[in-house]
Amino acid sequence: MPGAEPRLPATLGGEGWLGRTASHGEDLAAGQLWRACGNRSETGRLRRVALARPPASLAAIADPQVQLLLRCPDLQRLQAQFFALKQYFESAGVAVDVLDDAAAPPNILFMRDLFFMTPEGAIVARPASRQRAGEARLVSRFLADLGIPILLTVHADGLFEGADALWIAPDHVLIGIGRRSNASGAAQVSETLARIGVKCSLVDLPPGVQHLLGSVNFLSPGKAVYNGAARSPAIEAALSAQGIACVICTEREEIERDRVLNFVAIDAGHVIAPAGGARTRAQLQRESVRVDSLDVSEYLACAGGIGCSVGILARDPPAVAEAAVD
Ligand SMILES: NC(=[NH2+])NCCC[C@H](N)C(=O)O
Repeated sequence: MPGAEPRLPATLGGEGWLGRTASHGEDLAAGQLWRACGNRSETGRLRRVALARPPASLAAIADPQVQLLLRCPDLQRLQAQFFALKQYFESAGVAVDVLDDAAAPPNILFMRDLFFMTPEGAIVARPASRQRAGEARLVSRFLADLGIPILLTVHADGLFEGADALWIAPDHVLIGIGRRSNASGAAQVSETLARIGVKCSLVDLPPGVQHLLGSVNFLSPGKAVYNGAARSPAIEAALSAQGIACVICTEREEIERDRVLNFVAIDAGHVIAPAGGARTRAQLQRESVRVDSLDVSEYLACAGGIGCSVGILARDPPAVAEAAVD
């Protein structure tokens, strides 16, 4: 018909073009495009975690130092400990996804280091050691296969390991700068989090500390445990500025050898910790914390505890009322 507008194809915005209106966060919450995931707390009810099946590469280590291990683990015992950990979570009502790659390098065990879960998806680490460099690619594939969005892969000259980042409030992350995470990595993480309304504070880690998680861990939103052998005024100031009370633990052997503070909270006031460390465990119990424990001696041989081994995929946000209870 003369004068009639030619019909615009849908690809150019004509009829049939379906523009998106929901935000990424809304897509995630709807649970169709992506697997439900997300976190903004260290102690909100734990819902889903990632564990790595101990790979065969752990049986073929000549010199443990070369692989950043303290001693060579017994692979069979390590596998039994992995199954016990998996079973523990499942019986606590926490879903477990397993990264199962027989050819993965040994430290894949420490999933907490490999990504950091935000309310809108994961940030993939850029591990600081050459020994662990290849793990980022394996964890990216794992997360993608699960349907978990990856908001950022730390890149350029950035270094970042997930155990250097802790939620100190639902809109605030504390990042430890040291051997494992550098200023560029922390800046990249901060920029990504700023876009979703989360701020970051940076603190230098004291010497001798592997990750921020080795100095501090959380019992409830308002109460942290602090490794008294690695005190840092900057970290203490960051916590107290947030109104977080610190329980100082001073049993050095129990913290360093047994890694009893390297736990994961199942919920506020309930943690799963490496076995041993009786005095520290009693101290936590006096704070009204339920401390479950598991023998993870072969993980300890690899230089990490339960906190380091568990990648957090989903926690409930801390309940408003719960934030006041500590
Ligand atoms: N978040 C942790 N503390 N992870 C333990 C990592 C141990 C591992 N062998 C490494 O040196 O990288």
